[in-house]
Amino acid sequence: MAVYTQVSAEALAALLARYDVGRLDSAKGIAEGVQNSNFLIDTTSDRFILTLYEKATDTDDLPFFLALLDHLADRGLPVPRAIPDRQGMQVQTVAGRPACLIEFLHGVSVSAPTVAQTRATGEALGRMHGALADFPLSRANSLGLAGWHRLAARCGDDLDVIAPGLKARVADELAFLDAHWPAHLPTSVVHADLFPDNVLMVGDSVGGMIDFYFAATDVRALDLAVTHAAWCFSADGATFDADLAAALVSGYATAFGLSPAERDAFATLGRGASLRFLLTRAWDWLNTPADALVTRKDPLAFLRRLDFYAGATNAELLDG
Ligand SMILES: Nc1ncnc2c1ncn2[C@@H]1O[C@H](COP(=O)(O)OP(=O)(O)O)[C@@H](O)[C@H]1O
Ligand SMILES: N[C@@H](CCOP(=O)(O)O)C(=O)O
Repeated sequence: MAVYTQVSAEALAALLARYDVGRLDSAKGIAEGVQNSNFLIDTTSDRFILTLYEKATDTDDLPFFLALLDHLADRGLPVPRAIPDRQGMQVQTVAGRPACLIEFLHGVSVSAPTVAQTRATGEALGRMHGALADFPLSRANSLGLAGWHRLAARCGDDLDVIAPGLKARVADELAFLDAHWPAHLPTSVVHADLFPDNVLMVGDSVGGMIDFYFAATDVRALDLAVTHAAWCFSADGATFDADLAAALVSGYATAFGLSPAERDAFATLGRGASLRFLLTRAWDWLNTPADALVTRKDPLAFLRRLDFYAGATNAELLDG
């Protein structure tokens, strides 16, 4: 459930009056998502998403995220812009929170992607990386390698509550990544969270890429590794699907390209991507109250992926 802040019909009507988007017809809270409050808004002329930014999104970062969406949409990528009001303002205050009225994109998030959908996602990611080549802004990645160290330290001994020995396993992995992290590879702004729930599919095509609120500057091929970890395993991380992986990578390579150095580092990037979601899920697992409305995600699903990347060759991961 991701409606943390309730918004009255009067506040919504007052918000919409700032725009040329028709009058309020209906508004429904959207259950999906974890970070921000989202509403589906129908007006007399169109459909929109209203996002209220909650504490997990640093509002100082909003200009970066909104410029990123505008940049990608200008280049034909299927990403949702924040709509400017009549004064040109994209960020408003609604129920005391920063908020944006956002373009609604069609499509559905799939839970069991097909080969064709996974290839299309690889192509879309590649096109996104191409379009980002001239994006002038950057944002430090608080969830990069240094951030994983901080998060592991904050979880501390409690990691062993999730699974006996997890604290030592994470420490060993961080030591490996410190020694082998391919920081020499090209960097870019990356989406950093392109899971199936952040891609809206229309049949076999990508109708939308959403949820850019982890976007930051980091090793570019880490974005492909995150997408690989998210799309090419069963949800519990126990089974790797080589056909999905080959489709994802060939779609990406066709649209953008994957250098020999990026291929050589891929297993290490997959280990980093897995550790990132293992740690953020572990933190949430340990700190989400049992009666919270948000469903906690299983950290161990990414420990299984991590183990797989640690034992796989780059060719197995990339070529199927
Ligand atoms: N621009 C959009 N067009 C259509 N649906 C959207 C759009 N943005 C968000 N959604 C819907 O809202 C849900 C939650 O959005 P998301 O950005 O993932 O939230 P959170 O940042 O809280 O994780 C998505 O799963 C999707 O169903
Ligand atoms: N993709 C992450 C969680 C982030 O949630 P999102 O709804 O903002 O994409 C995970 O699966 O751990």
